[in-house]
Amino acid sequence: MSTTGEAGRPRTLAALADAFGLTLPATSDAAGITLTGVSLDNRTTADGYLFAALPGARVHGAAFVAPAVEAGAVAVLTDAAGAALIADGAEVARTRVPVLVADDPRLILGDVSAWVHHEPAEKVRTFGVTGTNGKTTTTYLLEEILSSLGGRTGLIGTVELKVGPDRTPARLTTPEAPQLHALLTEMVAADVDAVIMEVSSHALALHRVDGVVFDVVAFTNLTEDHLDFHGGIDHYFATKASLFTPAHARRGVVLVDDAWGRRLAEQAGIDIVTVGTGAAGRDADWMIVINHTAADHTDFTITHSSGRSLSTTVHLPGRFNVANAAVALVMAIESGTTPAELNHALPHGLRAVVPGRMELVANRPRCIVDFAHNADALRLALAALRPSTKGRLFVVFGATGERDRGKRAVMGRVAVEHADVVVITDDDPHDEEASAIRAEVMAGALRALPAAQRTGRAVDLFEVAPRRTAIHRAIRFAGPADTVLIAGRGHETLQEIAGVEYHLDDREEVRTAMSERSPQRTEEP
Ligand SMILES: CC(=O)N[C@H]1[C@@H](OP(=O)(O)OP(=O)(O)OC[C@H]2O[C@@H](n3ccc(=O)[nH]c3=O)[C@H](O)[C@@H]2O)O[C@H](CO)[C@@H](O)[C@@H]1O[C@H](C)C(=O)N[C@@H](C)C(=O)N[C@H](CCC(=O)O)C(=O)O
Ligand SMILES: Nc1ncnc2c1ncn2[C@@H]1O[C@H](COP(=O)(O)OP(=O)(O)OP(=O)(O)O)[C@@H](O)[C@H]1O
Repeated sequence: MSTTGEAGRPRTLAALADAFGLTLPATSDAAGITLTGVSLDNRTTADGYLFAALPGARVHGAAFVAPAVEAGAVAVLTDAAGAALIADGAEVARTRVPVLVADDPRLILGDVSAWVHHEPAEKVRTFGVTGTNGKTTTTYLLEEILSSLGGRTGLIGTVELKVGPDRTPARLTTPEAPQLHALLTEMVAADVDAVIMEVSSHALALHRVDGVVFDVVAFTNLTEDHLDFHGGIDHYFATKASLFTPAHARRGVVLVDDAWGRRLAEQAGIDIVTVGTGAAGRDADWMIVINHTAADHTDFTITHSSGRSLSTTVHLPGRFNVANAAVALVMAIESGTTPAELNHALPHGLRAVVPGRMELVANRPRCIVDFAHNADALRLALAALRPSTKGRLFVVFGATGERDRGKRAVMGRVAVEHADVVVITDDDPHDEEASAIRAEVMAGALRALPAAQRTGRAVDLFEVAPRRTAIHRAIRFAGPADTVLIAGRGHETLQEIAGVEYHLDDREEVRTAMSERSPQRTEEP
């Protein structure tokens, strides 16, 4: 990846050491070395790169210095432990490239990457969205808004990386800093003028977005998720909140529909505007009022405390998508657009299709594929579909292996509380025994069953594996007036079982099952 851009000269290693207070090894002829990029993985290292050898959960990156040098690395940035490993082991690498040592290289990696690439984030408008749920959807809606205003947009998130018309599937929600700054450089070169990205809490904790000061950031909500990584909800919240500080952002938009949003609004370290629905909207800067809800769209108005307002439509089911749309609209307004301009640019409202997010894949029965993979998202997705479901509401879902065990039983309970036919199946078991995960989800479902029955609701509960079979059976069993929600995997196309990845695309399975479905036949899953 070229890094010179219009800013001109490549950065030298000597200047890097000077800028970041690092010591160049006296013996190396480092002064003449120029840098073309940065990488923290030998598999993404190219000619002229600085290889950041970081300590990891599984292995120290210093173990990969030799292959990184083979791939073209001209210098290494590491910590003391990494330097010791390099001195002990990779003799070839040690003698061929200079090694710079920092106390905690991850803490400077974002700024180093930005510096090597001539601060690309300063050359575009940057928008960042954080929150447990709604990041992907909000970024797609904001992308639609900014492009309809004439902007040339770039998108970085869970589903894909988009630079103009070019799309690449994403590996992480938020890329590591070296890749992020390289991508921003590519976007600047492609004349992108607005970059919209998802900022995960992992990214904030791991300093992946360091070196970017976003023009506008937004917070959607916080619910229990990723607690295995964060250790507890307070740490999870504090990590999200760190985006709302001058080191990361200039202005913020905070959805105050939950208590975490209200807490963030009180403690944000930057200028923010708040957005709220119903009672939460009365004290907010922008109040959301829903005017009309249909199966596939909602008409709503956002009104500022000054009286300015905007009425539009979001063509995605679910009230939470109104909140996502409102956040995206207010982010655009915070970046200098007016409600009148937005009205003019969006004559038919917001029509973005978000891959695997409340995506309508078939009708009769209506089949929706959604990424809901925690209890709260599952509850909201089912609640969103209930009013427009004339028949029974089915849900096919599982829980991921190796993380957040606590949410499994809660997802089982939520499914029983909100659906009429519950089909528990596999998600991504990873290296865990799939049947054991299903059993934990089932235990939560079974515990909730008596309460559902006491209210007179008949809930059919099934365990079906593998996932493909579960989707096919649910669709065969459903009647034309029923709705089948296939939750948890959204746009994903690979399922990992015991270390092996298999192709599995829920949307594809729905289409196949629909084509095989006999209109008269219904049978039990
Ligand atoms: C917890 C976490 O985020 N871990 C990330 C971290 O792993 P690690 O430091 O433990 O890496 P490691 O495997 O021990 O390797 C150590 C070092 O050696 C390097 N290496 C390793 C192997 C090799 O062959 N060559 C090589 O150079 C690695 O790049 C790394 O720098 O650094 C790796 C290198 O960038 C990441 O790939 C890895 O993300 C893993 C894949 C991951 O799954 N992260 C998820 C949890 C994540 O970040 N998710 C959030 C979204 C969450 C959500 O909202 O759903 C995201 O933003 O994507
Ligand atoms: N504002 C919201 N509040 C609650 N749930 C939401 C909201 N927006 C979307 N959801 C639900 O969460 C699921 C994931 O949505 P989306 O992909 O937009 O969020 P995300 O934050 O990007 O998630 P992830 O980080 O896991 O990729 C959706 O499929 C939907 O079920």
